[in-house]
Amino acid sequence: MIKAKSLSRHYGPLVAVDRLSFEVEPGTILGFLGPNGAGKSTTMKMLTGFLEPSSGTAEIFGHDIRSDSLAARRLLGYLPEGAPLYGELSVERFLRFVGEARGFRGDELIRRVGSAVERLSLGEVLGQSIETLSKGFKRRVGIAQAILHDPPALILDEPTDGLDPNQKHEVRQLIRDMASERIMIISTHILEEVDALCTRAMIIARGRLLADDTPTGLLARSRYHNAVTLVLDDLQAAASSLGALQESREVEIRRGQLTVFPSGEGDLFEAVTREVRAAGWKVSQIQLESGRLDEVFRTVTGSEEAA
Ligand SMILES: Nc1ncnc2c1ncn2[C@@H]1O[C@H](COP(=O)(O)OP(=O)(O)OP(=O)(O)O)[C@@H](O)[C@H]1O
Repeated sequence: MIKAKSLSRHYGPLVAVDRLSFEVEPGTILGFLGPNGAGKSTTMKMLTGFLEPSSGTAEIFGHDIRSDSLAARRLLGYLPEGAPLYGELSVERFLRFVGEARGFRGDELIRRVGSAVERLSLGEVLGQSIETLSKGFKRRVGIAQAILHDPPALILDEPTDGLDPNQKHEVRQLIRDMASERIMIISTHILEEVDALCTRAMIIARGRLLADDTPTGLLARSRYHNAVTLVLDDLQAAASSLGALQESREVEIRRGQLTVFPSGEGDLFEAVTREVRAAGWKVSQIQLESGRLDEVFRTVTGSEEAA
């Protein structure tokens, strides 16, 4: 497992990462969420041995990143933010170079490169120089170099950033495929990514850990959790009669939608649909909400007490 123990990094007076402690087990896709400058990349650079912690440490499957750095790094694959690669090299040359740096030679090297190429569908661009590739292909090359040595833990810094929707979908599918039995840590500020991909999410801001939960657990913190949202013809009339239900705590009208929040008594959805039928309003949409991650994110990152 990966264990961060009070991991901190200062840049002069700035505390970029502030005593982060967490543990991650194999089989987890951990989403590292936070606003710009939260400390996500700094944390990933420390875990992967690219940056010395100012204090604290971490263990990668029992190997300390400070005292046993080489052994720790052997067990990790890392996709840095923006995937800086040697642009003038062809994809094949670059992957061979990385493979050699990882200590592979001869048939083993050919096998490793071949299998990463196949996994990331890089066959058609093997001879092309990296700088001439599309963003999506560059990212795939970045992931290929991270998995070349088949590490049990992968740390991917904003793997889908800047990709078009199709490429995002592809990279997410790749991450899912690689996740079983591995530890995957991905940083993102795309909330839908956490919902679509992650089994666990940590929200950090100003270097501090503010929430650590499953996506479902985070959604349950939303004030919209179990609320009922409707789009209907007579918003005001519906707001006042639905607001009077004992199953409702309050109502809100926003952007042409009416949301009814549960009081905790009875079944709100059933009560609302009963009322809709009785009143004969014309409803074009009705939805029982699981919660809104963007609202949880804003609440958590806006107030440090939210942890
Ligand atoms: N080399 C550096 N020197 C000084 N300050 C730095 C350096 N690297 C990062 N920082 C600062 O540390 C803080 C954390 O940065 P970091 O890149 O880890 O955040 P992040 O969560 O990855 O942000 P983003 O989502 O924008 O990539 C920021 O305030 C950043 O400006």
